[in-house]
Amino acid sequence: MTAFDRLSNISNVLAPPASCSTVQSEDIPEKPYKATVVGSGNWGSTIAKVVAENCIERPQEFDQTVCMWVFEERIKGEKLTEIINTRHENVKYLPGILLPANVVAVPDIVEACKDADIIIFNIPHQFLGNILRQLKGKVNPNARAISCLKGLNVSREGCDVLADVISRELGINCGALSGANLAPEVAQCKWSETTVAYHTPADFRGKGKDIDKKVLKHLFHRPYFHVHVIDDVSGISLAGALKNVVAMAAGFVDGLGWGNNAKSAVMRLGLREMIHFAKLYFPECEERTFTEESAGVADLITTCFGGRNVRVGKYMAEHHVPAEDAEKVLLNGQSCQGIFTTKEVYEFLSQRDTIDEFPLFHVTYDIIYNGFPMEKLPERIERGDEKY
Ligand SMILES: NC(=O)c1ccc[n+]([C@@H]2O[C@H](COP(=O)([O-])OP(=O)(O)OC[C@H]3O[C@@H](n4cnc5c(N)ncnc54)[C@H](O)[C@@H]3O)[C@@H](O)[C@H]2O)c1
Ligand SMILES: O=P(O)(O)OC[C@H](O)CO
Repeated sequence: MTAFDRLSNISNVLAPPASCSTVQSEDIPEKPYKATVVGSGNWGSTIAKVVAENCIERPQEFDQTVCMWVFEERIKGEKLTEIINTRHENVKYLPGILLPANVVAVPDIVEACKDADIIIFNIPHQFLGNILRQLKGKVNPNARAISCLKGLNVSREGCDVLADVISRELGINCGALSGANLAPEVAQCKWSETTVAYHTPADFRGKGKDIDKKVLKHLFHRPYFHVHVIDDVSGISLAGALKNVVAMAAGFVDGLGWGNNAKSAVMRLGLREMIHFAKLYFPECEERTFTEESAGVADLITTCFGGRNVRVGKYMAEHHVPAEDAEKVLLNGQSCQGIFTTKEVYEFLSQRDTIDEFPLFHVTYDIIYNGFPMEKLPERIERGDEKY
């Protein structure tokens, strides 16, 4: 039995009671929008849960089945897709959390996306290029996308936010979702906020026919997951990527036992460099995205206190091991994006000859990749901080 054979059974089981629906007539589209999630990691599975809960509650607005593309692997001999579709738990990447039965794990990326009106991307960003190559020319040309990825695309040509890479490669408009959202907390329905950013495209087909900001709010907002929708796609994307570099440095401070004041100093300078980077290279960004949105300062705080990047940085400091080793020991296959982003940011700023304007990003790179002693971090950031 394929994943799709199961869909009709699942929709029957999940028909919601009439009282669940809070949809107003103006929100009912010509045909319910179909959402697909690409990725099934810690956050991928969590956002699939969030979206699936909303699809159940809004049957006139959203298709009842949420396909989740799963990078197939075997867990004790069983396929992960089979485990998710029968036990409704992602035992590897989100253990202990019951996924709604309308989340259907699909191992074939093209099949998962083929009928989707909205594709929600959720994979560690080092895998994005390969995913987009497989999807190119195969998605509904009227589909829209949201990137939940926290990373950047750096090449010889420059630096892109990932929503723009998705738009360019697939030819579909792509916004972003980013916020102070540690997946295990959101998965347990602990209250938090997030930011969704979306530009209504020039080829918008009209209300009821196309995804707009209100549809996105309905798709992602939950009583425990408060969504604020704005326009600044580049701003929330950059904030989500660059905070991972700062979190690595905050982890070094934790591991060295330097205390809260030192960590706050690193976070302060980190926020300053994040904004400086955005102003220099993405002038369309708004500074207030960094200082007022969940995707800005709040994500920086939560990441530096409870995220995977800070834990990897701390482990490196405590055990004197390389970042990749710490990632393997701590994360059981999950990804520490800060390791890649630190390198990508360094390479981009070096190409542009502006690395000296970013002393925290620079020293974090030197610690991870060049064996620079982390105890000397203050010397580097004190000196650099006076330059601008
Ligand atoms: N975890 C969080 O708390 C959180 C919160 C917000 C945003 N994010 C962002 O969401 C994105 C996805 O993170 P995540 O936590 O869902 O993933 P994760 O770190 O749990 O990564 C594991 C995922 O990578 C997949 N994978 C492994 N090898 C692969 C391959 N060769 N090709 C494709 N996929 C492969 C695995 O199947 C699994 O789904 C990242 O950019 C992350 O920064 C994460
Ligand atoms: O666990 P991290 O460090 O990847 O951070 C996860 C999220 O980005 C926090 O919002």
